[in-house]
Amino acid sequence: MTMTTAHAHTLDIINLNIALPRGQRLLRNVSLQLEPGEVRALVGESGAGKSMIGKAVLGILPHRIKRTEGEILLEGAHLNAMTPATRRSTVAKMSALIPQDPLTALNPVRKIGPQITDPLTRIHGWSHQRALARARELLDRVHIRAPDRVMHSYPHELSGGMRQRILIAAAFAPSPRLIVADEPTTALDVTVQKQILRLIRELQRETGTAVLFVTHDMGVVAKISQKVTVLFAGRVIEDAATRTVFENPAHPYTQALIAATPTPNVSAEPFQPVPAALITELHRETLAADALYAQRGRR
Ligand SMILES: Nc1ncnc2c1ncn2[C@@H]1O[C@H](COP(=O)(O)OP(=O)(O)OP(=O)(O)O)[C@@H](O)[C@H]1O
Repeated sequence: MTMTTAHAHTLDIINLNIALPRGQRLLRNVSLQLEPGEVRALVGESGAGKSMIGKAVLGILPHRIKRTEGEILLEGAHLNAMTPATRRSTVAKMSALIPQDPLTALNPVRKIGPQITDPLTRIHGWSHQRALARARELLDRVHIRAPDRVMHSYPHELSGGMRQRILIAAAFAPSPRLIVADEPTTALDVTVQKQILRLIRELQRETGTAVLFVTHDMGVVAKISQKVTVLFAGRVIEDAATRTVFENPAHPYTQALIAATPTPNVSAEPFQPVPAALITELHRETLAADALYAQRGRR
């Protein structure tokens, strides 16, 4: 694995394995790339390992869950070769997270303003004045009226949709190379979900930031991404251009996920749940892959 800084991907995950202390694998040989300015959706049912990939990239894996094999490169730099402190500051400078739950992501006892400007001054070394101007600019861009008043508010004084728009503003403010959006619309009601999705798409296009977009919703995949990685039980089932995946899905599981997705404005057949026999077969394959992996002593 050589370092390819000249034509580095924004994100390069190579054969990543993540496991619990007793060896139970949560991610199985996951590889994926993200090019500059690209949106890649990570899709799969609950527990497939979508969030775990985002957390591994950002270096925020839950306690006890460890990378057992594989590499993560940000713009060609091997994160796993860095000291923890260098890794933390590299990741903080180059990437940002738009989390699932905007309420828990914001500190309830701090005003909004410093929660946006602090990372800009602390991590990116901006002057307070520059950070404040950027916060105002971004709040305005995410359609927050009266940004100054909002910056003096506490999170509980704002609606869920507003809080998520604030987190989007905060994520894009330092112009990161990579944003991990972890189910950013799941906690919101349907009309707000659409606005938030549109906003992320617009800002992503304007800034050219690459986005790893975690979702369980194939409808969202179709709207936001150019590439898609389909996961099942921590394994990559399919990796292709989003258009190809919808027009010509290669794997029966991807076909089943698409069939299980309600399509607005199309009065097609009723949605089909993913067939139980297919799930059973995939679990069987997963167990077989784990047995082989254990036998090879992680190769
Ligand atoms: N803190 C934890 N300790 C032990 N196992 C965990 C922990 N967090 C997640 N897992 C397990 O890791 C696997 C992947 O979880 P992950 O949260 O990445 O799934 P996901 O695809 O994002 O699902 P969801 O859509 O429900 O968030 C699951 O089997 C889950 O049970």
